[in-house]
Amino acid sequence: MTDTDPRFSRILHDHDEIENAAKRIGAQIDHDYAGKTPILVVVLKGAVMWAGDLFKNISIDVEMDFIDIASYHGGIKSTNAITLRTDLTSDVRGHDIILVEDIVDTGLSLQYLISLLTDRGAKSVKTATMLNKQQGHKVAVKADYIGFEISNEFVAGYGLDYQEIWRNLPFIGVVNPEVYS
Ligand SMILES: O=P(O)(O)OC[C@H]1O[C@H](OP(=O)(O)OP(=O)(O)O)[C@H](O)[C@@H]1O
Ligand SMILES: Nc1nc2[nH]cnc2c(=O)[nH]1
Repeated sequence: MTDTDPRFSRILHDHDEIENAAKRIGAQIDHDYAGKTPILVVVLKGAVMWAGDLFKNISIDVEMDFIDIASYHGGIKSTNAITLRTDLTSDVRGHDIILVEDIVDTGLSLQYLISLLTDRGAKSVKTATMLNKQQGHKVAVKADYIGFEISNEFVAGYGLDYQEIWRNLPFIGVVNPEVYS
């Protein structure tokens, strides 16, 4: 990460800040789910790096599963159409679910996932997101655990892609508009 990286107009959060957010939320989950065994559902692909940090900071017994949906088909704008690419392997009926997301932007992905899991009989569905872009919301959804509130700009890094690249970067930055203009 450098201040002169032309790919980004500014850096929002570095690895240490994200780890601290994971510690804070992990402790909240330990407290809120004491005596329960929730299934942590990682929403692929973007949430992978955040999930790795968060899971290390959860001490209660949990199960893990993965679901892959797509709404941003490689670009910077949501298509509004959600595709289920890879389904869970667990039966969620009667289980407490914590969705692990990298970002809630329009909220359409989260709305889709909550109704999918609720329709399948999940006992409860909550969400732990690394980023929340409140000004981007198009539907009334609310994440229960939020790492950081961010402004209404396109970001990448730490799992989030720009045209499928930059997911591996150890920080979150605002993509320089010159990159995609
Ligand atoms: O609130 P929304 O506007 O629906 O956007 C949030 C979703 O968009 C991104 O996923 P994407 O569909 O790009 O797939 P990816 O994680 O594989 O990159 C992100 O990982 C969230 O799941
Ligand atoms: N990479 C990336 N994916 C997103 N999905 C929804 N919002 C965003 C964003 O700002 N950046």
